[in-house]
Amino acid sequence: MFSDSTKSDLRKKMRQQRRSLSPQALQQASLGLCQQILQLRHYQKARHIALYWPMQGEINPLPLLYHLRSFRKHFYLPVLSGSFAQKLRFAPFHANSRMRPNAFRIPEPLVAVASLLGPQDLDLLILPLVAFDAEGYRLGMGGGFYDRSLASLSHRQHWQHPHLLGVGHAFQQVAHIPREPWDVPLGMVCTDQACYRIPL
Ligand SMILES: Nc1nc2c(c(=O)[nH]1)N(C=O)[C@@H](CNc1ccc(C(=O)N[C@@H](CCC(=O)O)C(=O)O)cc1)CN2
Ligand SMILES: Nc1ncnc2c1ncn2[C@@H]1O[C@H](COP(=O)(O)OP(=O)(O)OP(=O)(O)O)[C@@H](O)[C@H]1O
Repeated sequence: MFSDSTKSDLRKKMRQQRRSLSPQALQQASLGLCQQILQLRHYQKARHIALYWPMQGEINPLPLLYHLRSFRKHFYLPVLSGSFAQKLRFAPFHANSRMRPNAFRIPEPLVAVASLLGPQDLDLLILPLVAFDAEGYRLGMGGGFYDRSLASLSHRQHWQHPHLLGVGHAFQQVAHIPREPWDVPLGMVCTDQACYRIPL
């Protein structure tokens, strides 16, 4: 249905649809998402896991923090502030983290630079999606932050770390996302209703 839309039309449409969810619908979808993720073997095995702080109707992965099965895991959030060459780094995050808003007004943990991780240090990277397709191509907010941050890893012959899990609402799936040379495809997608492994 959206296959002929340009990226920016599709982004606008999906962001609008996301923002118009009721708080109840958003919460229900987010709990559904977390139930799906908890069943994934890649989640169960992962020790170092990056989440994101949700905004504007993005499905919320943070309930994972409070789940018993997440005891012993280490969680991180993406950090932009002071970042080098517009690449994301990942700050340790827990219930008592001190937070500050970044340039997009998204809260991020206020931590010493020395404690920031690169994506290669994570076992599982959970990415927010604006839209996605069945081949694992994603549309994000348009800043290119995740693609730039993963670019150096995608040249390796055997991609091992981190596993890339895109998450979103089921309605964000579309027939085809226009592809760019720098796109790094996802290994898995989870929605509030299901998880999909993307075949290589
Ligand atoms: N929750 C969340 N965190 C994230 C991302 C994301 O998509 N979602 N990112 C994924 O890459 C990175 C940040 N990228 C972003 C890119 C654009 C905008 C954005 O809202 N742009 C506004 C203009 C905001 C302003 O300038 O004040 C816009 O386009 O309307 C936000 C985050 C890292 N953290
Ligand atoms: N590996 C890269 N090297 C240089 N520039 C890049 C790279 N990846 C992305 N970019 C830049 O980022 C811009 C936005 O890319 P794109 O529209 O694919 O963002 P997106 O994937 O939707 O957003 P995000 O990754 O923030 O969720 C592009 O115009 C491109 O110039």
